[in-house]
Amino acid sequence: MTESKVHFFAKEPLVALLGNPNCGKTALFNLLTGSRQKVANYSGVTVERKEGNLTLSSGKVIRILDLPGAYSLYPRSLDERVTCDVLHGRAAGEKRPDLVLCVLNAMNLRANLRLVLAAKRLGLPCVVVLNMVDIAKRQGLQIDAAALAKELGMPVISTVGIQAKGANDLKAYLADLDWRNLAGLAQASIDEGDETVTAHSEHIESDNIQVHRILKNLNLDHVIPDQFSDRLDAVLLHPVIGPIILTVLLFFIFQAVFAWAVYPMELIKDSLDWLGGLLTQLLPDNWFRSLLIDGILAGVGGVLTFLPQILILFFFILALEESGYLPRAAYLLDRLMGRAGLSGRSFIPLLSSFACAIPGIMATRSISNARDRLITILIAPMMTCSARLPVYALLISAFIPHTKLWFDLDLQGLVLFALYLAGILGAMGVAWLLKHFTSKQFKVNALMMELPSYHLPRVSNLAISLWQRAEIFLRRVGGIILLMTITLWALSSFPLPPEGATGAPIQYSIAGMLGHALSIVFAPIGFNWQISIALVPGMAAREVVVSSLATVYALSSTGADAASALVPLISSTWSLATALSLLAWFVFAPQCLSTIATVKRETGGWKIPIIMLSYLFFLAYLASFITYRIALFFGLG
Ligand SMILES: Nc1nc2c(ncn2[C@@H]2O[C@H](COP(=O)(O)OP(=O)(O)OP(=O)(O)O)[C@@H](O)[C@H]2O)c(=O)[nH]1
Ligand SMILES: [Mg+2]
Repeated sequence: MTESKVHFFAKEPLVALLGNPNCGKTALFNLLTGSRQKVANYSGVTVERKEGNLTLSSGKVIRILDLPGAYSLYPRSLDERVTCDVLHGRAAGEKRPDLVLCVLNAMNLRANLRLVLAAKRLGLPCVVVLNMVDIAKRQGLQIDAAALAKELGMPVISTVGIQAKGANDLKAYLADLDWRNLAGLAQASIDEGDETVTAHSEHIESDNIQVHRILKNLNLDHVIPDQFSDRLDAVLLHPVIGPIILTVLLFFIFQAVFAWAVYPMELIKDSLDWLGGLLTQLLPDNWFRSLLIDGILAGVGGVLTFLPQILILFFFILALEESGYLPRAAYLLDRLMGRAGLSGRSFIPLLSSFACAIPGIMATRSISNARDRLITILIAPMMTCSARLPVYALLISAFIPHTKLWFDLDLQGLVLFALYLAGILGAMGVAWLLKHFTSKQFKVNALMMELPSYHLPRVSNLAISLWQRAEIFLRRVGGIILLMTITLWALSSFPLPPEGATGAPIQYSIAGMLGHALSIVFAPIGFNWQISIALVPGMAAREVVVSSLATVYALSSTGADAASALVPLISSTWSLATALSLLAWFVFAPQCLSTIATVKRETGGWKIPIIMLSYLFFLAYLASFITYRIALFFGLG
């Protein structure tokens, strides 16, 4: 039986942004709608449709859809399919667009115009948006928009996606449009909805001839080399120098995460200590004071201290994303990844997973090969997400001395680098194993990836994106982390200890009992009952492990400065073997619940998330066991 649904579509006109990847659709979408969707200098940034509203100067409201970039209307990957489904009116709960804005990168007309010709065949009203005219002008490329409009038989409007007023002409055009009668902008429909290979290949040749003719008529058929990018690439993509620069760069980032964060972290810690002291003085010693100080201040405050480190890491990730270096790094690592059975295509989804596995897993939609995509999803949680950074940073500050090594290298930064590397190597190992299990005639396709021009990241954009990151983190701190901390505080405080009990009250609480039970499972890898408790709420979000440890230990001690006392407390009560084992655990530890939900949604069932959970648990346990036993062997117990 087929399901029948009735959709009630909004009455406002729907306008879709269509274009090749990285031509600036999202930048324009943000300008038109005032949204803040992710813009970055590589292909495949947008992987789902996003909607926003634009109020025209006439007062009319139109709905705008940002779509994933597409090379053709014959979809080869999931993100391209999203775009095609919208254009053909097959997207769930969405009507067919009333108008298509075909966005062109002025610097790459040859490839971009082919998509315009394909869009024409859709039979939908179409307007061409010539974006990046600022770069074209700078490079001395003269594009006659009126002549292009005549060649294409469609209106052409120039825009600059990165300037505040860059879409004003487009807005003015949309305001003057007769929205009740758009049919004049539509071309005769030739093969609406025909996505077959034959139909596609029939058009390729005729489109190529037509594009060639248009460019010749516009006197644009000569290629203008991007000298700046070419010169930089001669060094950055050099077979020997390139990988060295990449390694040094990554090294530098991890050093900076520790070195630059020292003062802001101190500041946050001092403020929290001051607040803790103040509350202790002001409030009577009761359960409410315990909730505020041992629960919220110790737990949530403990996580908050790591904000500077997270922002420093994001500063570098964002700057790299905007500069255009990322696809180059993918190119440099392609051969290496090929050995593990992955293609360079997986690089960007995996790199995004350093921020959080969720956008990383979403980004795999741009991988056309289904098997490659699945393997990338399976290994993405091993990339160290930013939520794990506080856990690493806590353990490193407690157990790794702040020693300077050669070239002023800091041992703490080096250990952090090693932990990230361990995750990457683990992921490559699993990918290699999966390659042997999944297919006998395995073949890695050569990497076909566009190398965008280099851009100097704009400081204002960087600042806004960093602010957004801080907001996301603070929302987590004030949301899930606060909630889990209060829950854990309650579970650790009640029931109250029996009359005449001698141990710390937490020992008699629900959490205490649960921790003791769990520590039977975790004792062989050196985890005590406090760590065992913290791992459970840590499933909700990794940072919760830090806040949980802080709460559990704060409840076991009596100090006003509980928020900052965690480092000396754990460094004096845990053995180095335990700390190393916990670090090893977190390199592989099963992903958080929201990642599991994303994997379920993206793979369409419970099978993959369950496989993922089990193998990560097994790996984490194994890694911790080996680490713990080796550390004991060397007398670090
Ligand atoms: N100089 C210049 N840069 C632009 C312009 N429009 C966009 N950009 C930059 O081009 C890059 C790509 O922009 P996006 O908006 O992410 O491109 P997209 O078409 O949405 O890309 P996908 O989502 O991957 O399909 C970013 O680095 C933008 O800052 C423009 O008009 N001029
Ligand atoms: Mg985009």
